[in-house]
Amino acid sequence: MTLLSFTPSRHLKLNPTTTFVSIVRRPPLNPVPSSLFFCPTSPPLPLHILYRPPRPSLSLVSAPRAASSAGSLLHDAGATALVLAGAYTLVLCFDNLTKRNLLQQSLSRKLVHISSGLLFVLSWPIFSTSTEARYFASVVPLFNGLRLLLSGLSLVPNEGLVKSVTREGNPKELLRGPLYYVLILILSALVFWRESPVGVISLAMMCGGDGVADIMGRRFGSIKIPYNHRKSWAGSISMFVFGFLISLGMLYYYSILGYFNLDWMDTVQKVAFVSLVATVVESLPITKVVDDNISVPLASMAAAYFSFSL
Ligand SMILES: C/C(=C\COP(=O)(O)O)CCC[C@H](C)CCC[C@H](C)CCCC(C)C
Ligand SMILES: Nc1ccn([C@@H]2O[C@H](COP(=O)(O)OP(=O)(O)O)[C@@H](O)[C@H]2O)c(=O)n1
Repeated sequence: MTLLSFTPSRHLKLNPTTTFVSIVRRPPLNPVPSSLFFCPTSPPLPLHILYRPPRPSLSLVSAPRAASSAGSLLHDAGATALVLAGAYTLVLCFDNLTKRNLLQQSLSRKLVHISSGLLFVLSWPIFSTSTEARYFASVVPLFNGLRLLLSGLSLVPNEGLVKSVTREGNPKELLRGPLYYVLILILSALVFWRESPVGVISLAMMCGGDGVADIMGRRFGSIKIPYNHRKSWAGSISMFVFGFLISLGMLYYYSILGYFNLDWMDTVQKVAFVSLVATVVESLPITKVVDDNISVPLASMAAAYFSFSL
């Protein structure tokens, strides 16, 4: 079965179960191949590969390979510990700032909303190139999701988490927006990882775009949107602009690290399209039915998957 995976393919390989196949032309000096890159010197590939390399059975693994896989496991375990510590420290810092009344609770929540997901995506390159790396990275949002669950159900009280991540200080709030948020982080890491622009762009929209929309909308949002008086033009324009710019910044970051080799003229147009879709979805009066932290990233994933598959 071919999983939906944008697994890098070092060379053209035919996997009996591969549905689509394309010639993956690796640019020189690209340390990490990607199945979704467009060499600037040639037209974008019309097709892309849904490819999962066959896993060698244990008996086929040679000693050097076993040693390198043990090294990757150690590498990823260390990276996971580091990013977990980063997440804990981030929430602790905002908790202290809120406790000392240096930061309003609503602003603290939004800054955690903006920074934690974006920092999580920025941390992905510190994990190894093994196929298991994405699972190690997903441990971080999974662990934080468990923290939110235990604290939200008041099984393990965590005043610092409640103060820095809720609007009114009600632990039950953790079970909605924040929990959906970390679930989307897990989904993006597992399905798209650092091999496809789709996950990176979707998280930039959810964390950067939606987060800034709230801050700008609360402050400058006097002119409301006709079909949703809870949202404003200032908030939505901020959502579009910051979602667009943060997405491009993230794609540039991954490009200079060699993960993507994008046709930037094409990419700017595609990211603008995704940002428009995310902005429209975020502006809709559907929050009572589906939380922004679900509707915005899922709509962004659909729009990005569609536009980057063309
Ligand atoms: C406040 C949050 C969501 C609420 O959004 P909204 O309802 O206001 O729209 C975000 C909650 C974040 C969570 C507590 C911590 C997540 C940490 C992350 C998985 C890893 C960060 C690692 C990095 C290196 C700091
Ligand atoms: N497009 C937007 C988004 C938010 N906002 C402002 O930000 C507040 C919170 O937005 P939200 O309901 O999306 O907040 P979260 O669900 O993202 O925490 C809204 O009540 C508005 O005051 C806005 O004016 N325009």
